[in-house]
Amino acid sequence: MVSESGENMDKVFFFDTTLRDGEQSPGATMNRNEKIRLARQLEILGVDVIEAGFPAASQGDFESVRDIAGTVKNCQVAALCRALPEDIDRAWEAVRHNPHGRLHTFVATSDIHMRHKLRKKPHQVLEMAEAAVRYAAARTSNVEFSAEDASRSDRDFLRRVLERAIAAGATTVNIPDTVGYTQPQEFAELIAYLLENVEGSHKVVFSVHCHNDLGLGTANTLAALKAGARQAEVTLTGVGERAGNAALEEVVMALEVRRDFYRLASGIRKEQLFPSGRLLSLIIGQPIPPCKPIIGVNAFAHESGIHQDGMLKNRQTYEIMTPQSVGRQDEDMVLGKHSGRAALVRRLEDLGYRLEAGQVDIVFAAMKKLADRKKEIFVEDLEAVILEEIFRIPDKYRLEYLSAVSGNMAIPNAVIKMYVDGEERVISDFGTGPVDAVFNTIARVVGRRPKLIRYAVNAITGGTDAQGEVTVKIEENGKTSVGRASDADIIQASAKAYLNALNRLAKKEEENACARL
Ligand SMILES: CC(=O)SCCNC(=O)CCNC(=O)[C@H](O)C(C)(C)COP(=O)(O)OP(=O)(O)OC[C@H]1O[C@@H](n2cnc3c(N)ncnc32)[C@H](O)[C@@H]1OP(=O)(O)O
Ligand SMILES: CC(C)C(=O)C(=O)O
Repeated sequence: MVSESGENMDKVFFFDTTLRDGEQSPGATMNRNEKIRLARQLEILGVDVIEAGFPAASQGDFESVRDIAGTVKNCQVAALCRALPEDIDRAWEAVRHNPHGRLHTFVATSDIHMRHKLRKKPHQVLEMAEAAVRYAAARTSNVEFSAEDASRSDRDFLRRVLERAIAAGATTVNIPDTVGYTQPQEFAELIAYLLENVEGSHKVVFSVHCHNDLGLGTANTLAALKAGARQAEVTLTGVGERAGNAALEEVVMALEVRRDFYRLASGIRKEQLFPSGRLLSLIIGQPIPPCKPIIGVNAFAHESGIHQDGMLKNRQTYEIMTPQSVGRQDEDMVLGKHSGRAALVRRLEDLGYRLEAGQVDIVFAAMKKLADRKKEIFVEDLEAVILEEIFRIPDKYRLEYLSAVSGNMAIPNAVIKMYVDGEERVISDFGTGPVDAVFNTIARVVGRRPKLIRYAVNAITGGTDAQGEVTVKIEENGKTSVGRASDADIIQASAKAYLNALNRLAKKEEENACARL
């Protein structure tokens, strides 16, 4: 592949599993519309493969994968399935309408997984792997096989499993560090060993999938790429099962900034990294930690005098990449009361949002309304508006009106008018403070009693007229849900975030009920 700098380099394929492994992260559940929205952004970002889900897991997962496979045209859509014919059939049914649908089947190869989880002998696992790949390859030539827990597997056994998978028709073989156990040098040696010793290794793409349990997901992925792997399985912001996966933006920028060392190219549009990470954060309601590389608010901030002095003299003293190269805009005021539609559309495009005309109208109206309450509108305000107005899931519970009273001479209380499945309800209740009163009232209206696990307020931007962004995590019957919302009034933002969490919970219940039918 010819890199952006005109050099001939090997290409690394980026396989994004935010919608599958990322969704396995507690609190990162997305509904179908949100997944489609994120898949479109991943397409714009330029990933090679989107792993859209695990269709055999539920009807909801199946439908999301099917709809993404039907929507996305410029990258491959993969579906994960166990080494079982019924799982493979379900996965194929979901991805076969994508021009490059991929079946991704897996089975564990470590002693501990085979003995205790699968309760199978190694020779049975060898047969399962081969049979599954053969079954998948009868449906498509785009088959990936993963040896789950590969990094804790016996090397020679792993080699034999991969050979059987390749002989049966796998075109990509993936070596996961499923529990984030391996160390960079050790993992590089494993990849080099497999590339050298697996018969047929030259016919397939070697892939890696690294978890972050010891904080080494990115380091192990890079070590494996240096050793010859050519597909990186990653997620936006590193979201994923337990401590997460290797972060897409970190691997991409390490390859870019240290091109001299890796000599590898990718098709990723780096200026889409920041908008992509922020979109995920908005959708799943999980704020990006300030120190997160590439996308955290502090990633390009220079606080101390010596650093600032160096930066003023030459930015390269403390900056190994520019914020603009990863799609960060300067955080000056973006829009105001007198801005027009053209400026809004331009700004939305800069941020990576491609909205339809009707959606632009909605955002424009909401922006004008906000501008009446708030002097300056920043990127974060605009994104909050987009989240509220465009990406919100269809609401079972919808707020119409809210009034809350508090102070040292009054018992805090709230009056709320809401719609529940379209039916109007008005109720009032008390609490220990205005937010508690609002949550108690909403809980009475909807007839539920979820436990509040987390409540956090952040000012989206500075100033006393800043929008408050509220994150709420609730739990009911062992199921958790996260809601996020913003408003210039934090009591309103709290109510909207609580309702967003309740709506997500209701959506999950609906999807589970469909899956049981
Ligand atoms: C490392 C990873 O991230 S793997 C992907 C993880 N993702 C998921 O698990 C998706 C969500 N999962 C689910 O919805 C459910 O677990 C389902 C629908 C897949 C299966 O549900 P159930 O049939 O109720 O099985 P359950 O989850 O209890 O147990 C898993 C079964 O699959 C078997 N299994 C696990 N991996 C594999 C595999 N790769 N190939 C074949 N069988 C497997 C287990 O041995 C166990 O079998 P057993 O019931 O005979 O002991
Ligand atoms: C199924 C595989 C790729 C996986 O997610 C893992 O091993 O972590």
